[in-house]
Amino acid sequence: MFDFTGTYTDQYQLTMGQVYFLKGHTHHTATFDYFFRKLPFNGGYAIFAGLEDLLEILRDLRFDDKDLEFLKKLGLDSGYIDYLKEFRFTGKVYSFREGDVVFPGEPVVRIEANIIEAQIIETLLLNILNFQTLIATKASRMRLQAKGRTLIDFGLRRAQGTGGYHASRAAIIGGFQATSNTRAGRDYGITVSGTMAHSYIQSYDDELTAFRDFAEAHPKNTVLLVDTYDTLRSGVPNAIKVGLEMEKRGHKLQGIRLDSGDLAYLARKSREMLDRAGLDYVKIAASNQLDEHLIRSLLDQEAPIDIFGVGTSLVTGHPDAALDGVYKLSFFGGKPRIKLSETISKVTLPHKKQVYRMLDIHGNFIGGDVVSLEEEENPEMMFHPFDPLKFQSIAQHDKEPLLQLVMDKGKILKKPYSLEEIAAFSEERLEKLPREYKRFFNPHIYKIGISKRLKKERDQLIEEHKMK
Ligand SMILES: Nc1ncnc2c1ncn2[C@@H]1O[C@H](COP(=O)(O)OP(=O)(O)OP(=O)(O)O)[C@@H](O)[C@H]1O
Ligand SMILES: O=P(O)(O)OC[C@H]1O[C@H](OP(=O)(O)OP(=O)(O)O)[C@H](O)[C@@H]1O
Ligand SMILES: O=C(O)c1cccnc1
Repeated sequence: MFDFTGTYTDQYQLTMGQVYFLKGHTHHTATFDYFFRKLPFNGGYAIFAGLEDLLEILRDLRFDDKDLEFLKKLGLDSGYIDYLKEFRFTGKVYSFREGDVVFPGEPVVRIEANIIEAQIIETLLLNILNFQTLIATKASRMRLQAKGRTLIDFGLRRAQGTGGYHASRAAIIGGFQATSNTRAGRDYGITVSGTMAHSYIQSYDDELTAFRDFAEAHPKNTVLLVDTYDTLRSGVPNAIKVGLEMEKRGHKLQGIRLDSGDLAYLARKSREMLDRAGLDYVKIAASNQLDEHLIRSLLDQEAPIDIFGVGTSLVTGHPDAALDGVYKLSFFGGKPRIKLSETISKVTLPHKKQVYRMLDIHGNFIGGDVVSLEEEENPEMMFHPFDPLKFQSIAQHDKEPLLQLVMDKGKILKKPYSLEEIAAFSEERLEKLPREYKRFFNPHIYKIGISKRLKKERDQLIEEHKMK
């Protein structure tokens, strides 16, 4: 994995940290909330991803010699640098489970740590969680449109630099089955898969020999790229020849890949040709600038495509450049803290908080989460966060607490979930989300409300600040 050390942060975290150090605040605990404000892709939900990576990074975070040398050059205080030499993240992390469906305005992660630690980790926490949540959400959108078809991540080459590494992980959480990214396969145990490039076929004088050599070298894993010269006149007929030859040797051609032209038309024609030759088991893969809209359109056209390979739009989160997740102080020095704003929706929620998801009698989601004070066990009323006229009783609903302690004193509290387990959990949670929130166009808005006590505390703090 990328070498995450103490300098993987913004300079202002370190300069603020120096003030806290010099003023003797090294043992003062701060509480910060991670939440985002806007759902990406005009969707109705997001998939929370990146937590297990984050916890491992926090557990191992140190300032190494290169970091300390550089901090000296930046002119930071030598006593503070000595303090950073011994830096460990020793705080608590409360979090939603990775893979859960999450919504704007609810604290998905809560950090409680000494203020210097909590501040230094802000940047990397946002960097990891914002990106993986964005990509897992994008992947999940494709998953819903692809229905049961296989989705493979082809994005590393198109990613924003090394971001492709974490994107491959997030794609699995969102519902992809495999990746071409071999490093992600090595590190995360993701199934690695792939076909062949045009260059391979171009390097031969004829397509058929290129296909034959590949099939000979990889008899259990051959997917032939059929569009280099002429898909229906050359690529598919040559693939059929090789498929039949493989059968004679006791093997099976796995698939063909279409990478240009009208994918629906070519898939239909290729399917007919393969079936006619008795190769009805050969799968059809398609790629070429795909996204959830195109996958949906291709399936609307009843294109017989079994596998979609997706690059750019997946790993870049196109067309949304980033998830707008933020990290805000909510409790410090024994007091709740608030950030005011002219824009009412940007006023933060003070205090240590819990989030409850409301469930129906079958355990499915009703369509609302309520943010409460940590100590509230069964909030009975839910208020709209900004509109005092909108509130409802929630006393009758079963509620599931979503923020759980996952790290204490810098130690991860449980065995990490495998990526497969996280993906399965995500699928299960999405299943419990009513379909209106998963609708492709104009999804229903999931309600994030606040409890009566939290509202009272917040309104009181707003008033106190206004009176100053
Ligand atoms: N039947 C279809 N319905 C909707 N979109 C399609 C269909 N077939 C292909 N597409 C998409 O349309 C776009 C066409 O891409 P483009 O204009 O680059 O042509 P191309 O076939 O890739 O040509 P080439 O790669 O040879 O330059 C791709 O994003 C592709 O996935
Ligand atoms: O979703 P996308 O961003 O389109 O990513 C997938 C594309 O990447 C590859 O093309 P490339 O031209 O890089 O290599 P190739 O020669 O193997 O086709 C592949 O053939 C797909 O067309
Ligand atoms: O294996 C493939 O077919 C592949 C891998 C990366 C990018 N495009 C295609």
